Amino acid sequence: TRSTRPQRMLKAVQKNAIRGNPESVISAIDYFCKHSEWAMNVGDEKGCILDSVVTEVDPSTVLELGTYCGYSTVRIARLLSPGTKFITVEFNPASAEVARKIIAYAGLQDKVTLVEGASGDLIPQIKKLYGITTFDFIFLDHWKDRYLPDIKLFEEYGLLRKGSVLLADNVICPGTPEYLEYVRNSPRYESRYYPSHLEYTKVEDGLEKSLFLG
Ligand SMILES: O=C(NC/C=C/[C@H]1O[C@@H](Sc2ccncc2)[C@H](O)[C@@H]1O)c1cc([N+](=O)[O-])cc(O)c1O
Ligand SMILES: [Mg+2]
Repeated sequence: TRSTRPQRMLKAVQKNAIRGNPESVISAIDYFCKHSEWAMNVGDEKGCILDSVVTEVDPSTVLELGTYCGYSTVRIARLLSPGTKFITVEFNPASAEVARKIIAYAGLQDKVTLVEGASGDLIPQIKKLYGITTFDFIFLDHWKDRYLPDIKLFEEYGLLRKGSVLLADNVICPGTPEYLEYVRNSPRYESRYYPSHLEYTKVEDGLEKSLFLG
């Protein structure tokens, strides 16, 4: 049967990237998405903003929701200090399988724990299952209607500390209006919008960075 887009993306990584070289994996995926098939990775333009926020926070604990093929997982993991705990959550087993192979091809498999499941089911169990108290950095890039319920779960289960940083993709396109309204109006967050474009296009999109104030 016909291959899937994630499988074709993995093939492009195996063909064009250098094993153990995260930069070449990132470049190979961006090339594939620009010249072969668009895919919903955060991309190079928003990816640079993601890089700068991760570098600024220099987190000891990281959570990513929405692994997809592992592009942003590789972008984040390549910047982390040794010993950092990084959990990424993916719902679709086929995507998770491709992501594991792409993360391993980049040589970053020891830095990442990929968990298959839905964020709503996992967040309440994270402390128990992974011995995490709070997250220093959270990247939201999964189902857009899950951003708001999941940030409320972070609060409810005490997974944020004063200074935790949340970075949300696609706050303009496809858009996460309820989430934006919440973080921009809640006295418990200080939010800032980073204007950019939808990956590999000229369509307006951007990232919202929200600092938890405790
Ligand atoms: O829909 C988008 N992203 C949803 C991503 C969803 C990813 O996360 C899980 S869902 C999940 C994972 C974990 N927990 C619960 C659910 C899916 O299996 C997929 O791998 C999207 C769409 C566009 N676009 O232009 O249409 C652009 C983007 O940058 C996007 O991120
Ligand atoms: Mg996205």
